[in-house]
Amino acid sequence: MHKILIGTNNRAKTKAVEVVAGKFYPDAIFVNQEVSSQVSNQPMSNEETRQGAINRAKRLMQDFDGTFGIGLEGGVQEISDTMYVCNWGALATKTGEVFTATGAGVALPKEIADSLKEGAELGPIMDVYTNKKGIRHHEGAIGVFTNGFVKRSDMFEHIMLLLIGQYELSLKTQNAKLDLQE
Ligand SMILES: O=P(O)(O)OP(=O)(O)OP(=O)(O)OC[C@H]1O[C@@H](n2cnc3c(O)ncnc32)[C@H](O)[C@@H]1O
Ligand SMILES: [Mg+2]
Repeated sequence: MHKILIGTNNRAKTKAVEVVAGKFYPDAIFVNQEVSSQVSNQPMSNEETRQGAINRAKRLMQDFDGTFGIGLEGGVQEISDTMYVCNWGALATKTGEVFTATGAGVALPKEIADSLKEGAELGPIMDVYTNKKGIRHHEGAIGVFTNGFVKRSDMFEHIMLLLIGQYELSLKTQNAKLDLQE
């Protein structure tokens, strides 16, 4: 049986983990544990966002018991005067392995980029921009700026496939090595 630790209570992230992991491991149980990312509340680079995902996943495996821990982190990064959302995921195992993957990015309007540079967080900015509450739990900025075509949970689902794919491949490789030794 798989016990899968999720390092957040965010609903878009949780949905993505449950949908994808639930497909591969129908008997899985999911446990949400809010853990610190140990990076800024609003990561401003690919590096920082990736580190936040890794920190969450590792922290889960240090503090709790599970088959693996999933850290998902959202951030932004500026490339040639355009601010993009960036997203990372990490899967940490009991044995200390950490798999990482990045997700889709989409450009943000200049006024949002300016607010971010002034120190505001994307979550609250998006709520003001859309006049809705909790966008970060639902379609997210990526949904708002893609006409709803790719929602935040869809994007994290893709990251989850990338993570579980790498994890399953590593298990296969380990099993193949064991077979050779026998
Ligand atoms: O509870 P946690 O897991 O921390 O979930 P979160 O929504 O705060 O997500 P992150 O910490 O990973 O993201 C960092 C910040 O960027 C915001 N953010 C990132 N991607 C977003 C998106 O697609 N839509 C709205 N806000 C987003 C988010 O609300 C935070 O203010
Ligand atoms: Mg957060």
